[in-house]
Amino acid sequence: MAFNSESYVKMFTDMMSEGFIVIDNKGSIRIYNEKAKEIFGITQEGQKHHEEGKLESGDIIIIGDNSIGKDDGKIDSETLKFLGIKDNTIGKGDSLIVVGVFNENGIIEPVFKTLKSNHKESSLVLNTEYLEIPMEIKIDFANKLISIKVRDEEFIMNYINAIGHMVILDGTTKEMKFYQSHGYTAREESINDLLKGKVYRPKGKNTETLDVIGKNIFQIHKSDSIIEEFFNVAKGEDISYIDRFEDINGYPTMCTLLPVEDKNNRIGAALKVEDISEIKRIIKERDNAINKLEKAEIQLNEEKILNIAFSDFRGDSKEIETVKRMALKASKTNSNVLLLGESGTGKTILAKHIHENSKLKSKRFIHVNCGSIPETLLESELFGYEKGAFTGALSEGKKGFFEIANGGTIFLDEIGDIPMNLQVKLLQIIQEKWLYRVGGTEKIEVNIRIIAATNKNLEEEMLKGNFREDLYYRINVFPIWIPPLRERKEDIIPLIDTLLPKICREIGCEPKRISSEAINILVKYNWPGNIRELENILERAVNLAEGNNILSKHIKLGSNKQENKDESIKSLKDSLEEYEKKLIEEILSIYKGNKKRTMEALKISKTTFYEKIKKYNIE
Ligand SMILES: Nc1ncnc2c1ncn2[C@@H]1O[C@H](COP(=O)(O)OP(=O)(O)OP(=O)(O)O)[C@@H](O)[C@H]1O
Repeated sequence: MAFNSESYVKMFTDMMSEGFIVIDNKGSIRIYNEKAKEIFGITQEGQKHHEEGKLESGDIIIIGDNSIGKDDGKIDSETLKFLGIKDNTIGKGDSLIVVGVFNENGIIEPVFKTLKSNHKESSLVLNTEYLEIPMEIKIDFANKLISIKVRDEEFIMNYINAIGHMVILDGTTKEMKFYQSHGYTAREESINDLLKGKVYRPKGKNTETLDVIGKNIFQIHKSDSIIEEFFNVAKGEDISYIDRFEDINGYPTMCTLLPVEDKNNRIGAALKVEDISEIKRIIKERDNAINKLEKAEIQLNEEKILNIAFSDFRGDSKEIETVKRMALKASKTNSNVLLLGESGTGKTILAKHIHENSKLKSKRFIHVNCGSIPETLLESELFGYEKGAFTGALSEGKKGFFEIANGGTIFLDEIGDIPMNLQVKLLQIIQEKWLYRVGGTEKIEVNIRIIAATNKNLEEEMLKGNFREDLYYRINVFPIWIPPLRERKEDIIPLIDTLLPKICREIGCEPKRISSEAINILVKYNWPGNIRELENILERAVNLAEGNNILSKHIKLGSNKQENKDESIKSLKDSLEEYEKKLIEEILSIYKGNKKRTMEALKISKTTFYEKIKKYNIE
């Protein structure tokens, strides 16, 4: 075998893993290796034989198409009428399996199955005995193949993106008269063309299409842009490219086109085609893996950030994770935040965390419990007052909480308890960003972030006329709902883990352990007072337990509601007393210790005055 002999060239080019075609300047094929035949779909080996022919009325047509209109010569509902399908809802991209008789005008009804383009099925199968011929047609979306089985003979086509596969049985003999094989025939003899009368070529081992050497390239290929360009280069045009992406016959490929020259004369062109579907698949898999990894990393980082940012806001439940995510988002904006949830669910601690994670963290965080300040004092406490604004007012006036918190965050706890007249003033501050002190005429600018909280249903309060609608919408920009503890019982154990050592530290006792029976009791309880109640019950248990172990007998449930009530009454009383003491001290200092003038200003009797001086230990 001489080195330049045709068989030698064929042997070596067939060993190449890329498709390789060389044509001369007349377009005559000089080299066409096996891989090129595979990519361009003209491999004929092992094929069943059929003669040249065309569709005749009465022929039985079997079609499997995974994406109507895409790679079947653009069939549509009009062409499907040749088979008696009158269903106009079958659209582009849908999958279809049909068995019907050609041009029978619906005398013999077709059988068919369809799936919409956005389906999620892994296969579509039609099993039928059509005109007494057993057949099974299957579109296997998962493995990307379409098989048409007629009696015991199976015709399989693989696809990459889409393909229409067709088998035709002779109407008289009921034997196969045409089938499509890989890409090439499917494209050159598309379903649409054949339904419209195009003649198909013979197929099988001994047919001419296998032997392509010496044939004109346009005899073998339809004239598309790649082949035309290929021929133009062979003729002398100055084009060449390396590794250009082309979709050939459904294969993603990288093509290289080079001129072939002999002593500066163009004698032909060479086209190298590399099938990169495997590479693409690997790249896709790699990208997917990287994507998943990145997502996992982002999630991990987010979790880390959340756990650091809200380290003492405990809870492992999905609900608490959502609360933390929302709170982190809220801390990165300037919007007003509304914390919703039953008493003791952690609104105050969450408000602090939002402030501490915001850019205002170095500024003030002022917590105002609107429900515990007497209504008569609330206005001056919130907005401050000017000198002489009312009897007993400080001579130099006083800043309110809004002014004190200016530049930082004000946390308006129990906002549902603010009386209507103050709601107007609050609304005005939110909208205009300035306020008048009580008795003042000077506009004081306030730039403040408002976090509000309530355990009331503000919408209900709005309907009852207790809460202004405009204010509601202003503060409800970023609502965060903290679910009650009974709805997230998986948080009980992590909360115990955090609260128990904290309580022991605060009380100043040795760290205590808690028995599993005691934990069981706590987990079963339904926590009307939420985490505050859990804290109270644990504190009581720590006090009751003499040793280092908290046992079930130390857990006293249920009495908490009353306790909470007592506590809140006490705290209201406490705060009133605290305020009374502060007021007497302030007025005394205004009148430079003059008791008589202080009594007059406060409109209290001498006896009451001295009682209070004694009670509050005022110097
Ligand atoms: N997720 C949590 N992790 C740790 N401690 C919590 C958590 N939630 C609440 N607590 C603790 O429970 C107690 C009650 O919480 P907090 O005062 O924030 O509740 P609240 O919703 O503001 O109650 P209220 O509506 O009665 O003012 C506090 O001591 C708080 O530290």
